[in-house]
Amino acid sequence: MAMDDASWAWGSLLPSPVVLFAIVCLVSVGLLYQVYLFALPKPIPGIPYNLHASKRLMGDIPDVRRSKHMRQWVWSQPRAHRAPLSQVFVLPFRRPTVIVTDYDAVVDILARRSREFDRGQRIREIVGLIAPEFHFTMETKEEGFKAHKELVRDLMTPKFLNEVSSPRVYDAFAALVHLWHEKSTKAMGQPFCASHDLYMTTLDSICSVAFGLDESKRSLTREIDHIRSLPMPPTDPSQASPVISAAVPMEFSRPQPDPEIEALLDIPEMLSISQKSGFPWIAQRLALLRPKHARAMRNRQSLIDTQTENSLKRLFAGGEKEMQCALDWMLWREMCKAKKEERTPNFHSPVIRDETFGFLLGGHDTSATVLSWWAKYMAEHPHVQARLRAELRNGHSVAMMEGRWPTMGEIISTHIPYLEAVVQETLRCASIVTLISRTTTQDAQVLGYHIPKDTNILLSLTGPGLTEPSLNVPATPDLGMKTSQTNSPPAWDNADINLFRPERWLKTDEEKGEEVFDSRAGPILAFSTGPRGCFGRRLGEMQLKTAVTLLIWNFEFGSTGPLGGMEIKEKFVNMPRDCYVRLKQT
Ligand code: HEM
Repeated sequence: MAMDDASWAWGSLLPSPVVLFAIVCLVSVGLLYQVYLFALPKPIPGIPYNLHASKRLMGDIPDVRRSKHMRQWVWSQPRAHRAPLSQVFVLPFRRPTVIVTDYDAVVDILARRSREFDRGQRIREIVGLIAPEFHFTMETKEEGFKAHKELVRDLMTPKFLNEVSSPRVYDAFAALVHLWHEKSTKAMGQPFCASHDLYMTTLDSICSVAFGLDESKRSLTREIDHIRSLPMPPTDPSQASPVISAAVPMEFSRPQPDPEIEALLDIPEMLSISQKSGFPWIAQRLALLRPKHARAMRNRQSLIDTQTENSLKRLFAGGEKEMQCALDWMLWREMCKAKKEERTPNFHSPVIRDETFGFLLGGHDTSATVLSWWAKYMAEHPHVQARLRAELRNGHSVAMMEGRWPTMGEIISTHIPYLEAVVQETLRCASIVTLISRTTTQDAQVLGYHIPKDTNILLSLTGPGLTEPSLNVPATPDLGMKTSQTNSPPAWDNADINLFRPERWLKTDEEKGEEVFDSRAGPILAFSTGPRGCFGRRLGEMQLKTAVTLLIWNFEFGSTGPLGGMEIKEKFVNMPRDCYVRLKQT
């Protein structure tokens, strides 16, 4: 009986199944709510943010997606917050990212505060599987960074640029002139798509500098042969006239590309995939499940293996005297280092492989995109084009008299201020890189705002003050800058800041009484700045100067009418949505 009483007592304490279920549900909901609260953005105190975004898991992402272009949304933030610095929430569980749009603060961070603001995790995640050992992904203070830089240190020296890069760059763009001669003859006044040609030319140029590829491997050689093999369109005016119009592009078929060279075009595509994803590593892994990307990865490996063997043959045959390209120079550096350290050289190391891919990536997509914008600006601004052609003919008067193109030596040694102004203005207006990232290595003060250690920072290289009217944001009492702003170039005039106007880069040298190029006429950050600014700037500028000279020397760029819009496509860099040219041979 006593037992029965006890079990009754216990039984009466146990909840019924319904109550039990309710308790489990309540606890689960409580736990989920805690996870939800944990996942919600945690604003950094004192830094402006969008209140509504702080109350949802995806933070600011829905607003960014709704805006036509990410960069427009970024540029709208300082105006929305009336502050040059704000924070955005990009993913659940992640710490906020701080965006800095003030030109002086950006320069201060990049040029003078690189210890407090280093490369950070985001770039490593984006470049991820493509070239994990490329120094672009590394922090400056990281062990090994110096060794990577040592490996590539010859590649931007005047000797390498003049002896190795310049003839190869010239050959590539000379081939483009030949291709466009063929195409413009066959297009008979109709526009045709230029972006693919520009991408293949810069790829040829950078591959040639990287590997010393011979003509047979060049994409443009195939393209020229292919276009030559196409029949001429009908010459009977009655048949041709209906289709000759600036609004109707001439479609040219393309030859089959070399699979190894095509594999290099996949690098920026993979980067764009990971850049757009909140989880870049997973996005790249998934992309590699697609045969196209997997094949490209395999072909890239086979390209680097073959080229390494070719380079080693040259090095073993003739040593330093036989060196012809960037890979030769890197292998030579490795050979010298191994000798010094009394070890066997590792010619097939991932470091050499990834520095080579990095060199190709840095020197391809960027220059091709800038040139695509330039071709559009030329068509839109015939007076700029006419003056540029006149200045080039005047500057290269011997070439003009002899009825030939300027040589590479002449292009390098002749100083033509208007050419420099056009290239600089193209870089400013094209603004192909909107934001670059850094991470705080310690607590930091920016424009009087406190940013905790390990915060991702996005620095604006374009937008207000650079390519858009500057903002009238209230001054902050303690700017927290390392130096005063007296070094800054004068601000652009808001009235014409968004116009393509190369003249803004010219001034009169009172002493000489002539017009000179003024690189400090106003703010520009196309190559970024500071110790981690663009490594390939000199090569990039050489590519642009050479291309612009040869193309303007040989062609007039006509208006492409409705095909000439300035719409952008945000990929790894900001490209024009399309790029057509309508050429008349000069
Ligand atoms: C018009 C052409 C080019 C433009 C507009 C451009 C722009 C840039 C920008 C904005 C950065 C980011 C810098 C930073 O994070 O502060 C960068 C980095 C870099 N660029 Fe360029 N670039 C161009 C051409 C080239 C060329 C031709 C090469 C090499 C062949 C190159 C190699 C690199 C490398 C290696 C970095 C990483 C530097 C580092 O992390 O220390 N770039 N470039």
